[in-house]
Amino acid sequence: MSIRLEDKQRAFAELSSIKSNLAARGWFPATSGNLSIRIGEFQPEAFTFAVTASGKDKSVSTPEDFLIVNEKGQPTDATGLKPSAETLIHCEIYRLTGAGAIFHVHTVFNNLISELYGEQGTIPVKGVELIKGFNIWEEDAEIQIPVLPNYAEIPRIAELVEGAIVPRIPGIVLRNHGIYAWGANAFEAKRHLEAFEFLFEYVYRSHLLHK
Ligand SMILES: CSC[C@@H](O)[C@@H](O)C(=O)COP(=O)(O)O
Ligand SMILES: [Zn+2]
Repeated sequence: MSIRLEDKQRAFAELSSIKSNLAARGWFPATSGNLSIRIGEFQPEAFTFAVTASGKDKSVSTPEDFLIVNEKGQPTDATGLKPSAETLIHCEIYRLTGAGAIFHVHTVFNNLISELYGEQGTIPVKGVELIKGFNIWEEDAEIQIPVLPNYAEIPRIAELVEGAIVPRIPGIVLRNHGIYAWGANAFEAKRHLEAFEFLFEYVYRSHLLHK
């Protein structure tokens, strides 16, 4: 599948703008985090996306921040850049959901809450307005956000993604690691990410309050 130059440039520009925005909140400490936006047509067995290069300081912008990979996470063009070490997780989320963008960040709140509920495997959230950020509109809604173990080998995590995805919850948490949030496009993925982070902080503080 060949990618039009203008589509690639648009995806890179959009990733760059979101990267700066999330970096300003301190959501990429110590080079952590990765972002991707899908480009062009989607078939579960054939798709392409722009992804952050591995190990970069995500709080600065350079001409070497992003590259294009295929559904196996392999670069589509000759490049010296290495795709994110966690590209396989993006591949699996795209394959299963057909999403348009996936954003991954490490924050203190998503780490703390993942540890609190890691053993039980889901983070319960009930009756908080920002659940509507996921397009869930029922009153006093209750959701369960999936938590996966943080294995050292990314393929081992990737193979658990299919069993963990819950249709109406656009995210997965890795225990003591961070969140992957996705959406139909970058706007939606960012809204979902912000809603998750708000809810994690809420649940964590609420836990302390009621101790
Ligand atoms: C430097 S800690 C973070 C990494 O181990 C990893 O979890 C991460 O999110 C960033 O990896 P990257 O390969 O830069 O996409
Ligand atoms: Zn990570």
